[in-house]
Amino acid sequence: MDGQSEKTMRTLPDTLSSLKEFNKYLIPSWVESVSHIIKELTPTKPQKVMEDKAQDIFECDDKEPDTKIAKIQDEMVSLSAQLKEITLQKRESLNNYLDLKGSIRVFCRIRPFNHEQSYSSRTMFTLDESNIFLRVSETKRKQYKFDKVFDPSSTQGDVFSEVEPLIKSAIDGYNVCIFAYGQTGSGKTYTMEGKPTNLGVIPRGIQVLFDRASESNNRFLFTFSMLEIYMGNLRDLLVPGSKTNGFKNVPSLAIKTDPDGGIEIENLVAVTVNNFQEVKRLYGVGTRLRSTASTMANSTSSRSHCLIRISMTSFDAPERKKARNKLWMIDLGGSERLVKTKATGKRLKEGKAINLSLSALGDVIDALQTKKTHVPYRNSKLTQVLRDSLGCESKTLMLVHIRPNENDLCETVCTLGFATRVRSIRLESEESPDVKARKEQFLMELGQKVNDLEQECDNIKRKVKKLEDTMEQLKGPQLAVSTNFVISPPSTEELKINMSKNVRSLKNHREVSSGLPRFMRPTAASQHRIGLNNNVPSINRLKPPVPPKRRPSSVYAESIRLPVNADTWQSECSSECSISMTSDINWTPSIQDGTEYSQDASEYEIKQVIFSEYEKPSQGPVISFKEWQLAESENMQNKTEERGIIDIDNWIHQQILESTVTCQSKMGLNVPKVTGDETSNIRSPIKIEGAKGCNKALDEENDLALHPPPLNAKDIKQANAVNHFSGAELRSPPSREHCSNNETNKHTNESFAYHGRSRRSLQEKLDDCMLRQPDKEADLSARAEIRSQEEEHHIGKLKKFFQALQIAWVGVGLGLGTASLGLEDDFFHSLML
Ligand SMILES: Nc1ncnc2c1ncn2[C@@H]1O[C@H](COP(=O)(O)OP(=O)(O)OP(=O)(O)O)[C@@H](O)[C@H]1O
Repeated sequence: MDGQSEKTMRTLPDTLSSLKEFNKYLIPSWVESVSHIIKELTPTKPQKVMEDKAQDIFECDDKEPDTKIAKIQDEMVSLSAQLKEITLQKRESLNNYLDLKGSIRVFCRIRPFNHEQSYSSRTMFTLDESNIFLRVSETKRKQYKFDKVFDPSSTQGDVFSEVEPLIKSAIDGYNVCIFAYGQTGSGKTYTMEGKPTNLGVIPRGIQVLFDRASESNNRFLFTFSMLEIYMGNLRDLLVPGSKTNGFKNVPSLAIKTDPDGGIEIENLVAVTVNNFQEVKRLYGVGTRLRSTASTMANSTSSRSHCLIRISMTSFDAPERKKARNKLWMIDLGGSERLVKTKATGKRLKEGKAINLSLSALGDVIDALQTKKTHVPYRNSKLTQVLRDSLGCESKTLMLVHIRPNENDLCETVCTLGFATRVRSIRLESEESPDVKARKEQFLMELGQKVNDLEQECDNIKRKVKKLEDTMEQLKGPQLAVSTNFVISPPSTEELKINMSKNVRSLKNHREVSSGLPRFMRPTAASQHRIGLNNNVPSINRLKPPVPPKRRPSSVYAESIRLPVNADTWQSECSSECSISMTSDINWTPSIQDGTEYSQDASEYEIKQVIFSEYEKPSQGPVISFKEWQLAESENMQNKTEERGIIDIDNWIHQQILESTVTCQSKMGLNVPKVTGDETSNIRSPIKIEGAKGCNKALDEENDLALHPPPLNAKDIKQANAVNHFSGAELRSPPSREHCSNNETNKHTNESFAYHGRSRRSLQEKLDDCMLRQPDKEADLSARAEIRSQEEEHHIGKLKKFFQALQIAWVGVGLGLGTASLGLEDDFFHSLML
């Protein structure tokens, strides 16, 4: 270290101390950086002393809590920016990781052995992490490759740890489908639903969804739906009463494609859920209504495909973005060889329907994997429903289940064949070992990166939490609310408040406008334009009203009292649980509580009612969803009001303009016309000049003043050219045929001068103009009268003067004659001259 550096180092603590004065302008991250720099430098003083100095800057002398709070807030803002950045990186890395692994992945789970299972059954398989070697004969083993193989001892936790990235991916905005596939009794329902003590993928996934949503910077709105596809029909499992009459009168739900190409299931109930408990209750209801029956293979065999849909709407407040996606968790019906099950009648039909749709699903996934131009979605209801969630940007996971039983060898071979097909081993086998090795390496690196970033996120969250606590201590609990980093999804209450607020604001607007004179009230058309009738869903305004498809009235206005499966997710309910449509979960078909209950309108329509107001992007950073929602609704309210006012304003402005021009025209006409040969074809040059003069006067904020008529031929010609613009034309740009460029510009400027003028100023001018017009006329005539009177007066005076003079002369002559009778005649003659 040279002398200069040493000197700098020696004085560093003092320099830092001198910075104390700027204490209130410094943020903790700066102090941290300085401490870090000191650590990095070789200390000439004990390092601890210098670090303490740096920390002192932040801590000592800072007695004002406001200053501290401001610093904490700054720090929190910077941390939240960091968190956002890292979250984005993490999301990107996770998606790269999943993409590299494949957008369609296949896992295999082998059900545990029963105690009665033979040794032969137990030695049917040999496994490793991603391969199953199946003994198909005494001497032959067949290899099946998977993304992951779970041996019979694997736990629900093991399975879920591999599924979890996909759930996270759903939170990141991807459509995700998780299927459980396998023969009857192979453990599909066990994997998906689990047992009360051993929860499966669905409950764990939902828990993770809520957890991740609460940690996210975005706000989420979740809706839950549950349906089954039974013998090719779609049935809503959240509509009670349908099973009691054997689904006889319940029509199959229709599948519709919305304008964006998304799939909508008409009349499907979608309940807004805010927490795990709500989902659990609904799942319990749905499970009770699911079609199950006792078969030879399984006493509670699922006779249908059970689909759980979580629709997610995420609101990115700072980015002003809203995104929707779906997470499907599907417990497929058991594939079965009908010959073996010896099913007859209804069971046979059910089995056939299940097998057909499973085969169609296999075809679709195979077509997607092999990137075929035609994907046969239309071949089954299952693939039609999942059309927008399979392929493209979606992620699919197939959890294949097998039963390790020698008797089930044929089924196992079929199942593994299906898995091979959907996994597209063919594509993978084309990769060279070198490529495979590099891919593995890259995957490892990406996995590590995701973990590191996750760690970093956790650290930042901890810091934020600490700062929040400090803040709470400093300022009390109310501040913690304003800087709340703990995010919760919007409650139905919040939605209610917002909806009612919007409705109220529109109502107020109507009340205000009804107080206006009739001619100032917006017409029905303008009400529609400015959004006063926005309470009508936009979709209804676009489409002609369609008579709603109604379910039997027994479907609603009904209180359900259902025995809830005690096994369902550690149900804290007793064996019986009452779910009233108006109690626990508000099932009322109302838009205000966010429940999407599609009795009178399609699911899409109701969503439009709920979300259409939030869809409009607007500017400005708003941190929390609550604030954003309020800002949005206020924004909307303001917009509506503003638009209303602008409309009325425009109307008034227009009226004033027209009145002003009419007034000026009148003024022009009142001025005497110019006569003469050259002006014979001019209708009223003075009128134009008057109008121009009036415009000019308006522009210059002067009084209206009449300008003298054009004095020479040039002026008159010019006036003639300008005269082509009538009052009406002054309000719209003149056509080229009517005027030269210069005149057009001039005219346009004048016209703009009018339109740019404020309403008040125009109103004043109009009033002025209106008031002055009669005064001027009176003034002119009065002046003429006075002038003539004055002239008469002068003439009279002169006359009198001459008369007086004459009289004087006569008087003088008479006097002089009388006084000097002796004077000569010549003398008198000279005087007379
Ligand atoms: N991994 C496992 N660990 C413990 N028990 C299991 C496991 N897998 C399945 N079982 C048990 O096997 C039985 C049948 O499983 P399950 O009902 O999940 O089969 P399934 O494939 O859903 O059948 P189906 O298609 O007929 O509905 C259940 O009693 C379940 O508890």
